[in-house]
Amino acid sequence: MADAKLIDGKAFAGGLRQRVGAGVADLIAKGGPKPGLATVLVGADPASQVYVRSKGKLAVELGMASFDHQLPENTTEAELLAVVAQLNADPTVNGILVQLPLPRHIDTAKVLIAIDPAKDVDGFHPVNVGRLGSIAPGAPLDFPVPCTPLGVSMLLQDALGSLSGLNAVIVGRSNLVGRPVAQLLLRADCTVTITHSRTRDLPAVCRQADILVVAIGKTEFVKGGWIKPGAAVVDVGINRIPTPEGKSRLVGDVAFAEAQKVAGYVTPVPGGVGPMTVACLMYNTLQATRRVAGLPFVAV
Ligand SMILES: Nc1nc(=O)c2c([nH]1)NC[C@@H]1CN(c3ccc(C(=O)N[C@@H](CCC(=O)O)C(=O)O)cc3)C=[N+]21
Repeated sequence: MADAKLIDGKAFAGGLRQRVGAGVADLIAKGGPKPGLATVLVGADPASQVYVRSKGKLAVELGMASFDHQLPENTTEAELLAVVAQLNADPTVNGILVQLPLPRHIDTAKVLIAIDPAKDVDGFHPVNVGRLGSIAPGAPLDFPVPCTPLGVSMLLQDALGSLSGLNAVIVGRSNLVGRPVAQLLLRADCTVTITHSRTRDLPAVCRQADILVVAIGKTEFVKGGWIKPGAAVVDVGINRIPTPEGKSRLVGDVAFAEAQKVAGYVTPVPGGVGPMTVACLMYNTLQATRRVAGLPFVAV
């Protein structure tokens, strides 16, 4: 069998970014507000700093305002909640992203529920989680949807067209990726199975999948023999592993070289889902701004 087609997330994200940029320009040209994205990072994790900085930089490139809040590791929960309240009240801020994970002394659920659902560009507020969890098949996504899952579903729809009736197996049940991916694929009329660490005979379940989405944070966990020939494999994992030369490189949750020999489509790491996450954050920020301006929902 021929090697799998690469799903080029970087290229698709480039196009999406461009469309979002055009949407921002159009909104401002019509007298609308300039979209504003606020990011909040607690602590000085170097990888998180890089991500937050790249989000702010991209926002500015697309014509948005960016507000970066860097708080020390020992910030109290009350102090963080005060920053969130201030951003909720600021009319120039349309999107709020609190970088996760938060330090252990802060209750993440308490912070996420404090974010104004209309500014919740991560889609993690319980109101938005509930909207996605009760969406009708094919109904418009006219509320904030988690960025990585939204990116996954966009890539699959672009590669496969209609997903109707396909067997989708998701490896991982996190609130950040696995569960919202399941909701989006159910909305797209897939037959969805969510698997996890207690699933019996996981390889056999995975072999039933026309669509296999892997998000468990374990380096090259899914092997080629777990993949149905011709399936579409989406690798959400981003694992930084050391190289023999003393540097590091990124690898996914799927054994990529093996997958390429069996799958019909596969996303690379890097250059697959990662760039879509950031592009979808910009998309959510534009949409949140259009909604406060009272403009109708149009998918970009
Ligand atoms: N509230 C919140 N929302 C998030 O969306 C969120 C978060 N917290 N915490 C951390 C994770 C991680 N995350 C990534 C975004 C982009 C890439 C990305 O662009 N990756 C590139 C590679 C980048 C590199 O080289 O390091 C790629 O896969 O091609 C990766 C990871 C968003 N996250």
